[in-house]
Amino acid sequence: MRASLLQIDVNDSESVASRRLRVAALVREQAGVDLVVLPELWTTGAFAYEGFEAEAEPLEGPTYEMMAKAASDAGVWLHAGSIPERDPEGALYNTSLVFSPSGELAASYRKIHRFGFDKGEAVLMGAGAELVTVRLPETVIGVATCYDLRFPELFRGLVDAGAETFVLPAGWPERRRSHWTLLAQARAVENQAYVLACGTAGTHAGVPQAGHSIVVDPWGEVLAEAGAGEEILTVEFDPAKVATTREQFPALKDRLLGLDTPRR
Ligand SMILES: O=C(O)CCC(=O)C(=O)O
Repeated sequence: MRASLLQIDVNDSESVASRRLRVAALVREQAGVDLVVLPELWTTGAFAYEGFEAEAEPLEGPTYEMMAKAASDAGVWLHAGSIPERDPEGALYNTSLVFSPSGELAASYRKIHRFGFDKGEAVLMGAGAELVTVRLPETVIGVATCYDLRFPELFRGLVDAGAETFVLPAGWPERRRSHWTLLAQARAVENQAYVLACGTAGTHAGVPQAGHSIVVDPWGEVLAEAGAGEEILTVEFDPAKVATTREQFPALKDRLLGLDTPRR
């Protein structure tokens, strides 16, 4: 299976409309791979909080339209990263969109863990409540977004729902890059699953981004890692390695169920 992670430079000098066009063209150029992945909130920037209100769109808004078309033009599965979604009641969510190669919406996922503690996304956006998996011909993907990477129980939930490959769009800041790499490898090792984590490059809203999109195999080996700038990271991986790793080193079978802490 071949996947391309598009590590987009998200900066304040490019308009959202131009970036949409530019990214759609980049997606089209990936014809021939199986899966294309975009970062979190690449229209506005994950830290451009004022932009959330200004650029919020309905689920089937301009980004949806353009990405559905780009996926079908390229004939690829497209995890189109996330958008600031405004629901019919006016609430905002950080919502990921996954399209099939015919341009149909295969799934949407509202980010469960919102970042910012008592400001930013955590106060401006609502929290998702549902785990999302999508069956591709080669693998079952489990979807998570950026800060979700810090919450291993979410990934265990996705494994229980059948996930073999985690796809994680992000807008991770440079100042915590060491956590990004460490946590991507940890989620892969503990769940014996692939991790495809696609971040942004550049600086927006004064926050330099980590870049360094990364693909980790079920043994924790880094198959590919981007640099700091805009980059297309294309990687070939064998989805069957999830099953062989889980068979040959069956640690997941030793889980003691029932130890989860109650939800607050
Ligand atoms: O957890 C982190 O360090 C970064 C998370 C983040 O930037 C986000 O979720 O948007």
